[in-house]
Amino acid sequence: MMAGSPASLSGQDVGSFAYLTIKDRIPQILTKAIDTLHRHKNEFFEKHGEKGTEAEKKAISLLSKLRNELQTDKPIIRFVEKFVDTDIWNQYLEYQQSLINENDGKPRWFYSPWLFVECYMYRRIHEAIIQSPPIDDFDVFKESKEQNFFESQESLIALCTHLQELRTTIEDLDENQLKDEFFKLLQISLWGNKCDLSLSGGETSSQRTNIINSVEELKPFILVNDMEHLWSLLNNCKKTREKASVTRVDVVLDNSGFELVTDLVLADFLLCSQLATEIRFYGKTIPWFVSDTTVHDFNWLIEQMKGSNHKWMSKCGADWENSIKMGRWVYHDHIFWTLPHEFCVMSQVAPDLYAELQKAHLILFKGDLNYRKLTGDRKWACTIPFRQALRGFHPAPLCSVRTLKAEVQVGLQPGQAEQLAASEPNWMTTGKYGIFQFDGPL
Ligand SMILES: O=P(O)(O)OC[C@@]1(O)O[C@H](CO)[C@@H](O)[C@@H]1O
Ligand SMILES: [Mn+2]
Repeated sequence: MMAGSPASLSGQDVGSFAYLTIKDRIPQILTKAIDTLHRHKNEFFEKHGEKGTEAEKKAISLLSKLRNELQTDKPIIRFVEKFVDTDIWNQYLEYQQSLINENDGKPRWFYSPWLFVECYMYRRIHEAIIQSPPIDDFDVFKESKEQNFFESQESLIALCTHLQELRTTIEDLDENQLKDEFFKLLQISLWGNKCDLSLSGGETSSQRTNIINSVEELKPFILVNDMEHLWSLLNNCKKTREKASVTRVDVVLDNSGFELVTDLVLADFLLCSQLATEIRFYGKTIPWFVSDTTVHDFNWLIEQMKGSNHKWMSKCGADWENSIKMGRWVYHDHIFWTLPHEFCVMSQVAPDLYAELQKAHLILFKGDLNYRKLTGDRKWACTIPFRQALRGFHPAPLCSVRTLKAEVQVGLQPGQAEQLAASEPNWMTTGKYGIFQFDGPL
């Protein structure tokens, strides 16, 4: 770690959002996961017979043990089940141990960095499942991700209709009109990030209002607005690009369901406006933070759209399946995104992924967890520059597109944080405020 990184957010700070997440929300998420397994008992029996019933019992006992360790602040234990990242995880546990002097004992839930213990919790859920064949491919969060999609139908139809109408007129738009449409879809993708099930402790958080009409009224809640940088970067690429050359935008995805559709609508627009020629999506290899997108969620959602009885939704689904088939959209899986590491060490821990990101002209990082990893989930002063908090992580021009759900925020104006805190003490954790925070080859 470079000198001068402040301390990590952790459960040591009683009453902090990190503390309340570890104390209240994470056990709630575990309890919902156990309940989900209970509710699938018959399905497991129908599918696998006695072995299915035994597996369900084993997974539940493993998750109950995990919940007990967490609630009694037991030491964090090593992973035992063979998986592609088991050794990297156990190395990281050793690293966390090395940070603690001997009289402070072992890494623990209410002592170690919040980012580490929260990621560890989701990876332990995965271990419990892979230790319980034949239900070792079960996604305990699948139901809530699907429910989010189904409950957001009205907004999704409005969004798909908006995109299809835009596509018919896009050739006639002048640069300023194109910029306005770009900014509108960027903001819809930003506010789509409010729909996040781990913040709500797994309670439903679907999009019920028509998000397009609320873009204007939500503008004052954007605390850092670097959308102009995104426009000038991509519009310049478009104007200076040779005929056959590529402009690639990478989207590091966050939540499935409604948020994912806002990201795919934005990606569709980037291609048909020719602001980009290729989009690369990064999802999660294992079920993660309840609502995060896996490849199964990605494919399921496109299938659902294709099969919709609403013509514009099914048109979007068909177009998006085609974009994948034509290689204009590429879905990329990498285990790094479900490791606990801050992004400033990616070039050492996952050099192949870092090299891949370096090929992008712009990387959009969706959501709060990505922001926490970009900044290391540390106690930075709100006014330090975003570039400083990145601590050398500059694979390509990048932008965080994030609603605030954790007590870390940098790059604000002097006095801005104090002003917000005066009117809303919880401004950092309600998901009500958002940012477009850019770091480029300045
Ligand atoms: O990355 P996302 O989906 O925007 O948010 C992730 C999150 O919901 O999980 C943690 C709370 O449990 C916080 O980091 C944040 O609120
Ligand atoms: Mn998420």
